[in-house]
Amino acid sequence: LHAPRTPHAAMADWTDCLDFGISLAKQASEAVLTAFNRQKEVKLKSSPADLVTETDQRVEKMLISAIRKRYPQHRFIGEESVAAGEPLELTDRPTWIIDPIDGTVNFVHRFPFVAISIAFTVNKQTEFGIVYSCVEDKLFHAQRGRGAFLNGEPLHVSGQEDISRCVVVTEIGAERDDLALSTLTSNIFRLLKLPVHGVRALGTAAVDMCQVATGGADAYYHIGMHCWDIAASAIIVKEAGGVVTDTDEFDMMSRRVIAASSSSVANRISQVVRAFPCRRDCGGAPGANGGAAL
Ligand SMILES: O=P(O)(O)O[C@H]1[C@H](O)[C@@H](O)[C@H](O)[C@H](O)[C@@H]1O
Ligand SMILES: [Mg+2]
Ligand SMILES: [Mg+2]
Repeated sequence: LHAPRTPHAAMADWTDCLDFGISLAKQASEAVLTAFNRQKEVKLKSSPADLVTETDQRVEKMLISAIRKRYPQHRFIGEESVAAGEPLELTDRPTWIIDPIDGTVNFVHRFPFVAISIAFTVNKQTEFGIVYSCVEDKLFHAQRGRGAFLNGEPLHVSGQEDISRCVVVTEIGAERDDLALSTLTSNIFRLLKLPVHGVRALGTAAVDMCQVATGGADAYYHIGMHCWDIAASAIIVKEAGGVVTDTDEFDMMSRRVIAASSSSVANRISQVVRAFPCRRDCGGAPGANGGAAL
């Protein structure tokens, strides 16, 4: 059952790819910070709140061309490549899942939480994740089975098991239709009424979720994000001892996620939070879950 399904899985250690990914994330961060305080040309994607800039596109092209030069057989899922029409398909091949700027609205407004998110999968299993919060100069990373780190220091979740003692992080996202907004705001209302200690949103899913890995938050949930927003931070939370789930198994293509300090907190959130219909990123049956609990 555990035999590698494809020859490249036999190469159990992907540390060289991880080290290269970290060096690229640092390079990309320099490009993002150079542009951070400059005038930006902003384009809209799926909604008036779903923005993209020339820097998003240039950084993603830089990352992909550098990786392709070193690993020509590898595959890519990049947010802005998909937006430009590239197919979104996760195969068993070594695949880099890239969000060149997570928090583009923040980037446009100079709100100081923007991140580069890079995940790497083989046989559809995440081998490592890198989230670089550029303005904070915080590099989060994790490699499967080897722990999670922030600027080289080990990370561990809070272990909080009591939902009423939790800080919960989420995002409202770019959806502006009534069903999505009423679902998302009522989720926050129900959580606050539990009560929880607080609800937070930084404007970048990747950095939001990394707060669970640091123990600074106790849970994160999101409906409507994409695989590139959370693929890297999911392994960072898991390697920090956290739980990453959905209704049952975590499925990075489902556009729903719950990350928590413990399974009891994850279960409570799945009871309280409702989803709205989202088309899957790829694979499986079309997104169901019209308003049902997660
Ligand atoms: O588009 P980018 O890469 O900035 O990703 C953000 C999404 O756009 C938001 O909808 C979503 O709410 C999160 O903020 C996510 O980080
Ligand atoms: Mg993103
Ligand atoms: Mg992005």
